Amino acid sequence: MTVIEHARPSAAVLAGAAVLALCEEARLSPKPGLVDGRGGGAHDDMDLPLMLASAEALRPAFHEIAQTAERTPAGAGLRERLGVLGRRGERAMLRATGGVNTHRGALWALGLLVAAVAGGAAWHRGAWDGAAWDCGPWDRAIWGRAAAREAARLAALPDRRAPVGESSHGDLARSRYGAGGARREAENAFPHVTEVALPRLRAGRAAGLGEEAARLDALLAVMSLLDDTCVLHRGGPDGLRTVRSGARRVLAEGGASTGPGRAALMELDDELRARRLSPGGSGDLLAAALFLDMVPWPEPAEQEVLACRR
Ligand SMILES: CC(C)(COP(=O)(O)OP(=O)(O)OC[C@H]1O[C@@H](n2cnc3c(N)ncnc32)[C@H](O)[C@@H]1O)[C@@H](O)C(=O)NCCC(=O)NCCS
Ligand SMILES: Nc1ncnc2c1ncn2[C@@H]1O[C@H](COP(=O)(O)OP(=O)(O)OP(=O)(O)O)[C@@H](O)[C@H]1O
Repeated sequence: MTVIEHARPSAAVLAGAAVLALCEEARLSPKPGLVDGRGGGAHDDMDLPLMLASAEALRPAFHEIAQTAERTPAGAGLRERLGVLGRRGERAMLRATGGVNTHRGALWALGLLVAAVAGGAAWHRGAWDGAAWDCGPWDRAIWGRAAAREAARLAALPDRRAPVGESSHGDLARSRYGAGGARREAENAFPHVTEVALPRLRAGRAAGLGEEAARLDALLAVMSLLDDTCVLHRGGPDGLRTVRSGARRVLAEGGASTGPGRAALMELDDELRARRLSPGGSGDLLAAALFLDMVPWPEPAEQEVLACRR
């Protein structure tokens, strides 16, 4: 098998991209129910400065995650190290925010993706199991999917050092409503990132939308489909229906760049804030999409073309 390794970005570059993705997600406005420059959305204990401080506090965790993934073969040992670093990152976040959970889900998704991109497999085209895609140069969508598949393999490995007996909001939503939540999204290779948010973001840009509207439409596309345990925990299945149908309606009205779409978005924002429904999982996955969009993948012209495998 031919294996081609491309130059990988450094741990500092990857940590910088993860922090920037979190900051850009937080600054994006107006996001329905989420923290942005206008305020805390459905959260009465968060605002934009807190989100930005939290993102910065996670930089050392992302840096260590990338360095560890660079030098540790992908396997159970790496998964356990990532668990330790992820939990240490959560503690740093809580210290920076005075105990507020600003980025737990985002650290999980971005931590796994940073590890996948920093580790070798996503950059070894021939070693990756996507045989059907082995010929011709890869575009950014394929590189992103390769990284998400690698992150999924890490997420599916057992973490023998994970604390037992602690029950999260996600656990409650999973047992009560059968939702998969953040863990299943990762184990399924982040389909709402690679098949929903990124295609929508690129389609918006290609259609000439401004960057802000393209990102808002990508967020709404995720909100219209995701089983978000954040929403389920606070609003149950009825809350989840409200979030999904509201997001669908904004898109059906033309999306964030149109007058009717913007009016529907502001109505949805009012409703989510009034009912304290926070689509936090969708915010996390938009940040994950922005991160994959920032990775300096090799341009098609730089790629050596592999012989097709039959
Ligand atoms: C898997 C995690 C997110 C815990 O999940 P759980 O659902 O039990 O927790 P909790 O309810 O506190 O938070 C889940 C968060 O995920 C986000 N989320 C909710 N639903 C979804 C969804 N369908 N898809 C993606 N994200 C979602 C929301 O932001 C939510 O707040 C994670 O915190 C964890 O296990 N961390 C341990 C450290 C670790 O192993 N890290 C490795 C990589 S750094
Ligand atoms: N812009 C954003 N605004 C709010 N939350 C966001 C944003 N972006 C991502 N999130 C995600 O939403 C989650 C918010 O957490 P959640 O609402 O479950 O808080 P909690 O404190 O655990 O729950 P609760 O407030 O219901 O007690 C975070 O884990 C974070 O990753």
